[in-house]
Amino acid sequence: MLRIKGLKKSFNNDIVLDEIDFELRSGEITAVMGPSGCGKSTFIRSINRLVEPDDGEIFFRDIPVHQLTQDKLEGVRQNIGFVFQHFNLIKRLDVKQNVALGLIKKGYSVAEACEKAVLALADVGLAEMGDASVLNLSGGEKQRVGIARALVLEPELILFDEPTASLDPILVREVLDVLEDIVVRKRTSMIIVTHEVTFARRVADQVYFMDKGKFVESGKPTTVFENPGSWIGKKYKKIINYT
Ligand SMILES: Nc1ncnc2c1ncn2[C@@H]1O[C@H](COP(=O)(O)OP(=O)(O)OP(=O)(O)O)[C@@H](O)[C@H]1O
Repeated sequence: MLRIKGLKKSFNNDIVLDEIDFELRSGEITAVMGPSGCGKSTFIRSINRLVEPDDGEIFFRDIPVHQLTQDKLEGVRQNIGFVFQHFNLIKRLDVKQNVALGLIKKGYSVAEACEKAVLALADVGLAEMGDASVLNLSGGEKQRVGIARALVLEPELILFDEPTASLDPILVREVLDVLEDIVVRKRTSMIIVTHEVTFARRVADQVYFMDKGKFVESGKPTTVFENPGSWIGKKYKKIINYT
């Protein structure tokens, strides 16, 4: 469903993505892992062009995303959900309105959108919180709203940019449990940038390790964590053995 070839991005002459190739099959959950600053966020943000790549091809369901004009790109983004590290909720809207907004933009009536929003909130365990102000939520709850906002559009692909990076360990657990439950129940295709080794090992179908703007190893979790070929895989194996 997603094919990326030769993806390149530099910031201030520093190469951040160095001719990256990547593939995702329908229904697959892929974790992207690697050291801080290696380019993971830039990679995932390039897929729906929140970051504009310098070069390369991105085909989503055979649509050449890299060539789309801005208005056509908006149409494709309706089908590719995005969950941000820092939630990106709209503070003046309540929880339900934050989730419903994408549907209203898509042409749903406010009543229909709010009805669907409540169902999506139930999916992340926040059915009772629709009328709450987002200002009063914990970080874990904010991220669960962020996930509901992506789910409500029923996208074919959801991109997660380090969804637990802003959270303390207890809230990390809360969000990962919700994510794992959604993976099991919905089987929506997902790419998840994460530092959570145990989660990736348990949930992902494929894992890609990135270093200095390149993927240096990829494969099934059982292979890349238990019999790694890259230095990154060997580090993660040590972490797994330690925990
Ligand atoms: N908009 C930008 N302008 C300039 N440099 C940037 C920009 N975005 C990212 N970078 C740089 O690109 C490099 C890769 O950043 P990126 O956020 O993609 O890494 P990452 O692997 O996601 O890191 P982390 O795990 O710490 O979030 C870093 O050196 C970062 O400073």
